[in-house]
Amino acid sequence: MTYDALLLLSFGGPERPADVRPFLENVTRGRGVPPERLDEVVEHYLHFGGVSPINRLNRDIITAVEAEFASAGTDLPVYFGNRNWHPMVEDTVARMRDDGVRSALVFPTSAWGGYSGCRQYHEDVARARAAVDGAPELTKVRQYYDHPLLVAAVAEAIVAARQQLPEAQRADARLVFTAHSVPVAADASAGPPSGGGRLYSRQVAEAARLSAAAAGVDEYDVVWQSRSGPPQVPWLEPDICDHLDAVAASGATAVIVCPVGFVSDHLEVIWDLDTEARDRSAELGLGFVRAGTPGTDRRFARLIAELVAEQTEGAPARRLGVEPLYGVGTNGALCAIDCCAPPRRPGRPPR
Ligand SMILES: CC1=C(CCC(=O)O)c2cc3nc(cc4[nH]c(cc5[nH]c(cc1n2)c(C)c5CCC(=O)O)c(CCC(=O)O)c4C)C(CCC(=O)O)=C3C
Ligand SMILES: [Fe+2]
Repeated sequence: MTYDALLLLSFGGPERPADVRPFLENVTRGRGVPPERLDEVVEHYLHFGGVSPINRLNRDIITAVEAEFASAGTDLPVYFGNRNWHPMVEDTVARMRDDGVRSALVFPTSAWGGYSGCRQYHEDVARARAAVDGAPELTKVRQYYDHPLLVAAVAEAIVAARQQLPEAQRADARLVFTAHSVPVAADASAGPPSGGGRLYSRQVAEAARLSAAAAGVDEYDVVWQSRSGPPQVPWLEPDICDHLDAVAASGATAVIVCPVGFVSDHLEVIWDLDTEARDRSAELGLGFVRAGTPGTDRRFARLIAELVAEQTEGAPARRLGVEPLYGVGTNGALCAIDCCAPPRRPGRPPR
C-alpha cells in the first residue's frame, strides 16, 4: 500500500496552568472518575507549573522520525494529533486533508493492547474522521510492546540505572517494572472475545520478562501505577508504592524502577515514580533509581520507521514475544469484533 503521511497520535497534555482543568475534563468525561481524584491530579500537574512534558516529548519523537525518514529517503510528512489536548486530532486531520493527504498511517504512542492502549486510539481515528469532511483514510499500525528495538532500549536503560546506584547497593537492588493500572474488568475484556482476555497485563508481563532477560536480570516484579477511578472499582494491583514496603521487607537495599508501560517520561512517570515512589523509598531506607524511557532513544524512531515499512513494503513484523498481537485497523475498524470491549460504567446507559 502507499501512504502519503504519518500521523503520530497521542494522549495530549496541558502546556500552561489554565489548561490543566479543561484537559482533565476531556480525559475523564463520562468515565466515572470522582471529583476528589481529579482535584488531586490537578495538583500533580500544577506541581510542574501546569506543563505536562508529553507534547514536548512527542515533538522530539517526531523530529527523530523525520531524521530517520530523511536518511532512509522516505518521503512521508509527519503530523501530530492528540486525543485530549491541542493539537487535537480532529484539527490535525482537517489540516492533513487541506494539505492534500489522501491516505495516512497512524502511529499511537501506546505499545499495548487493551481498551485504553489500543481500542481508544481506533475510536479517536473514527471520531476525527467523522468530524472532518473529506478526511483521509487512516490506518493504525500494530501493537509493538515486544519489538526488539524497544526491548533493547528498555534493557539498556535498566543497566544504566543500576550503574547510577552507589556500588554497595547494585548487587541486591530489586528490579521492579511498572505499567499504568487499568480496571480489572477492562483487563479481563482486553483482546478479542475468543482470546481469553487479559491481553494488556499479559503483554506487560511479557515485555517485563523480555526486558529483564536482555538486561541480564533473573528476578524482578511487575506492579502497577497511577490508579484512577472510584475506590470501590477494582484496578490491577499491587500499586508501586505499596509494593515498595514488600521490597524493603524482603531485605533488598535498593530498587530499580522501570516504567515499561510508558514510551516517555509522562507526568505519571515524573510524579508517581520520581516524586511519590522516590519519597516512599526514602522513608523505607531503600535506594531508588528510575530507568529511563525509550521514546528519546534513537532506536525508537527506527522502530516507528520499521512499523511504517511493514505497512508500505510488507516488511516482516519483528518481535520477540509470543502473546497475541493486534492493533491494525483502518478508519477506526476494531482489530476484531467486540475487541477490548469497554467496561460498563455503573449508573450510565451503555453507549
Ligand atoms: C493504559 C493507560 C495508559 C498507557 C497507554 C497510553 O499511553 O495510552 C495511559 C497513559 C496516559 N494517561 C495519561 C493521563 C491520564 N490518565 C488518566 C486516567 C486513566 N488512564 C487510564 C489508562 C491508561 N492511561 C485509565 C483506564 C484511566 C481512567 C479514566 C479512563 O477510563 O480513561 C487521567 C485522569 C486523571 C487520573 O489520573 O485519574 C489522566 C490525566 C497520560 C498523559 C500524562 C501526561 O500528561 O504526561 C498518558 C500517556
Ligand atoms: Fe492514563
